Amino acid sequence: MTLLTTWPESGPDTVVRRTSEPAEIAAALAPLGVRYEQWPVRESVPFDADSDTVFAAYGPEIDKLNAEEGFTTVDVLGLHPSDDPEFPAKAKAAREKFLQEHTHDDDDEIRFFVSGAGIFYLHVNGEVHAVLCEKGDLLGVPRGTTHWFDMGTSPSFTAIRFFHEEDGWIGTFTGDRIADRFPDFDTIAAGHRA
Ligand SMILES: CSCCC(=O)/C(O)=C/O
Ligand SMILES: [Fe+2]
Ligand code: NI
Repeated sequence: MTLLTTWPESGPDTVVRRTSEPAEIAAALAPLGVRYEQWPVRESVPFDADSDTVFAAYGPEIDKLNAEEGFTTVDVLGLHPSDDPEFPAKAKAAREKFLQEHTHDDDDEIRFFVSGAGIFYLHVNGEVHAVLCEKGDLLGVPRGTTHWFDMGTSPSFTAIRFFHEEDGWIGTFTGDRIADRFPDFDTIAAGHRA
C-alpha cells in the first residue's frame, strides 16, 4: 500500500502526517503542485517486463497523459535483483545518485510504478514528505521541487518516466546530505509491512 509520511525538515522525531489513504495523500500533496493518482494495474504484466510489454499494457493511459501534458519522451526504467554479477554495483551506484537531494529545473518529474516500490522525499516549505510509491501509483513532481529518491539496498521496481525534454533525466544536485537524517527505504518499507 502507498504511504505518505511528513516530518519537519529539522528531522524525523515528530511525525506531522502519516496516511495510506489515497484520497488523503492526493489532498496533502496537491497544495505543493504534486499530482498523485492511481491507475488500474495490469496484473498480467510481469514485474520485470521489458519496455515493449509495458508500453503495450499501459498504452491507453500513456497516450491520454501525453495528450494532456505534451510529453515528448517516455521511457521505462527497471531495476530488479538478477544473476548479473554486476547487479550489486549497478544498484548501489543508482541508489547513491538518486539519494542526493536534487531538482529538475527544466522539467517535471512524472513517474508511474508498474511494479516494485520506491520512496520520493519531497523537501518543500520546511517539511519533508516521503511518498512510498508502489505498483499502480503515478506521482508528478513540478520542476524545481527539491527532492531525493530511495530505492533501498535491494532495489526492485519498474517505472514509466515521462519527459518534456528529449534529453531525459537532468538533475541539479543541492549538495545537502539531508537524506542521511531521515528514515530510508529499507526502514520505512519494513515498518509498513510489519
Ligand atoms: C523511479 S524513477 C528513478 C528516480 C528518478 O528518476 C528521480 O529523478 C528521482 O528523483
Ligand atoms: Fe528526481
Ligand atoms: Ni503497502
